[in-house]
Amino acid sequence: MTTLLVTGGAGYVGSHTCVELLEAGYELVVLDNLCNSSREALHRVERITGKPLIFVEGDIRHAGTLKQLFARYTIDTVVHFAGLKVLGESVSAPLSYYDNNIGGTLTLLTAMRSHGVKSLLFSSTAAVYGDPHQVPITEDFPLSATNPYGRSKLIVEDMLRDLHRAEPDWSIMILRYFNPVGAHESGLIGEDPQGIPNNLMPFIAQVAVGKREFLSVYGNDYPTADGTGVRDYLHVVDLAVGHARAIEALGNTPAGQLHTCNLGTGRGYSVLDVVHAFERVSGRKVPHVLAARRPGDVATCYADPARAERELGWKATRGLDAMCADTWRWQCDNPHGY
Ligand SMILES: NC(=O)c1ccc[n+]([C@@H]2O[C@H](COP(=O)([O-])OP(=O)(O)OC[C@H]3O[C@@H](n4cnc5c(N)ncnc54)[C@H](O)[C@@H]3O)[C@@H](O)[C@H]2O)c1
Ligand SMILES: O=c1ccn([C@@H]2O[C@H](COP(=O)(O)OP(=O)(O)O[C@H]3O[C@H](CO)[C@H](O)[C@H](O)[C@H]3O)[C@@H](O)[C@H]2O)c(=O)[nH]1
Repeated sequence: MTTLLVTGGAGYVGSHTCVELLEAGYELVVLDNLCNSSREALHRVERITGKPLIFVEGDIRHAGTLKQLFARYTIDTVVHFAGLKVLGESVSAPLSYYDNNIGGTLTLLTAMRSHGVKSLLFSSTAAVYGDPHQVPITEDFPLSATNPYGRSKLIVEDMLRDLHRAEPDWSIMILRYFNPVGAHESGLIGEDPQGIPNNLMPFIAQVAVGKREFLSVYGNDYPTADGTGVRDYLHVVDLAVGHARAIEALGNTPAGQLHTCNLGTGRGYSVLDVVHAFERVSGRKVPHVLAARRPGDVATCYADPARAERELGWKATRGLDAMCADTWRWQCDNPHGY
């Protein structure tokens, strides 16, 4: 039996990935400090799959917690989601981002090494491509960061590349996610933003349900077909399946490799495309007004996902309508979140 440690497993991407991993037959130990999630998400993961998981409430920055955890459970691979992810907040509170995302990962890697666990999946982001000079984006594009969040992910990526150079017996998968949206088809788990949503899809859902009056469209003068920003929206269940494939790929290749893969669909949609799809699928109006560009936003960002297909045997299968329909079901079934 293969046992995985899932850090941040109670969160949005983590909880959906736990469903896929339990269904694939892995034993899971989830470590989460619940700073941006709730224990209920994991109860629902167990309900969806009919399988139990082990939950440890704790922080990846606490060496003592990790020491106890690795002593108690025999971990084969670590799937590392834990971290802070709000781009704007990272500008006003950079030290928290460096502490959590970089410091936390460093403490985790140190604990892994002292317990002989050298197999890791890391949640990176398309934000490490900065403002891409062209699209679609392949993994060998130049890397840069335009805010502390992106920089924290880029620094961790650099840490992992340095570690792998120094200790080539580590097996590492760096997964660069594009824009995860949607929710589980069951309507039981989904994204549960605290306060005003920062991201487009949850904001649209709250407007459609009447919780917020209108959506502000950040800029319509970008060099795109309709002038609004274009992104590679990816169904969170497809993303979760990508993790299951990545773990299989790690197991099937000789130990001691570092892979970097984009996880995206390869297709870009504008803000207005998403608004119109959501209106069609939900049958609700999404009132929207034009607003100024959001500082730091790029015009267009979408993946070349060919490497993930080649190396992981993974391809996104769910389209924009499914992303909207599943978001809408989650919003209607859980008006107050968990
Ligand atoms: N959602 C996105 O748009 C997106 C895009 C690219 C990359 N990512 C990355 O994917 C990962 C998961 O993102 P998400 O959307 O599920 O975020 P999330 O906030 O829903 O999940 C992160 C989880 O980590 C936990 N956590 C945070 N700090 C911790 C710590 N120090 N110790 C233990 N647990 C801690 C939180 O409580 C939460 O459950 C993050 O690393 C994020 O940066 C997310
Ligand atoms: O209220 C809103 C929110 C967003 N947008 C627009 O919608 C698009 C998508 O914005 P999101 O905030 O949903 O997503 P981002 O592409 O800005 O950022 C996300 O994807 C990045 C990777 O590309 C990083 O991972 C980042 O952490 C994550 O939030 C952008 O054009 C944005 O300007 C609006 O018009 N109105």
